[in-house]
Amino acid sequence: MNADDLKKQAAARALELVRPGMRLGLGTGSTAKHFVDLLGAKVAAGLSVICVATSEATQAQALSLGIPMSTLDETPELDLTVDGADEVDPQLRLIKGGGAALLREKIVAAASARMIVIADDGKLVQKLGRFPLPIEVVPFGLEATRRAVAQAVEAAGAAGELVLRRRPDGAILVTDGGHHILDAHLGAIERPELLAQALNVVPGVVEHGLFIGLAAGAILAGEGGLTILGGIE
Ligand SMILES: O=C[C@H](O)[C@H](O)[C@H](O)COP(=O)(O)O
Repeated sequence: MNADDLKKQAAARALELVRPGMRLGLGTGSTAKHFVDLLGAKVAAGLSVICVATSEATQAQALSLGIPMSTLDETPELDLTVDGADEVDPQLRLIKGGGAALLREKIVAAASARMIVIADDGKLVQKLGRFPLPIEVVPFGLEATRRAVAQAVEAAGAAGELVLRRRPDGAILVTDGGHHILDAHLGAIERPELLAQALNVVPGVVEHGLFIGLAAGAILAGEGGLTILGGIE
């Protein structure tokens, strides 16, 4: 079974959590895309839900499938968000933002009664940080912000290169919110909470990809079947 089949299995299990009338947050990325596809088929078959997307890409996908879409302004409280992750640790702390959607993903997750992560089990790590940590920053003052981020990272006991993310064509990546991303290559993050707090107070940092205390559960698909972390029901 390839990684994409595993992602689809995790998405299919998450679909079982959806009940008629639910207000759903729809994640971003290749795993969340499977969930949206499967949800679209259910909606076509008569399921009634209302959804909020975490990115323009997911919004376009959901609309193309005929899924009823709303916004957090119209629907500020959600029942369930299903989203992927770049890393998950056993305490359900996450790194997200590999697809540059971390800001809206975190806002939507925070507005949800439950966030459930779906992923292949290769995303499960004992310590976060092998995946570079995305840090979303405003374009104004980028170099000053980069230096302040480096100091915050150091103060939190971590270290590593901060790389401005570019698109495949070489242009600087611009997020859905009009910001840039610094990818922090930190290796093992010993104290994720401390790092999150340090980054939260850097002027110019809009958001970072450490999701702590947001995920209620995770569905991780592997060759041996599904691994469930936390509570998913
Ligand atoms: O910004 C993107 C998101 O955080 C994604 O959910 C994350 O990168 C995982 O994506 P994928 O399912 O494609 O591995």
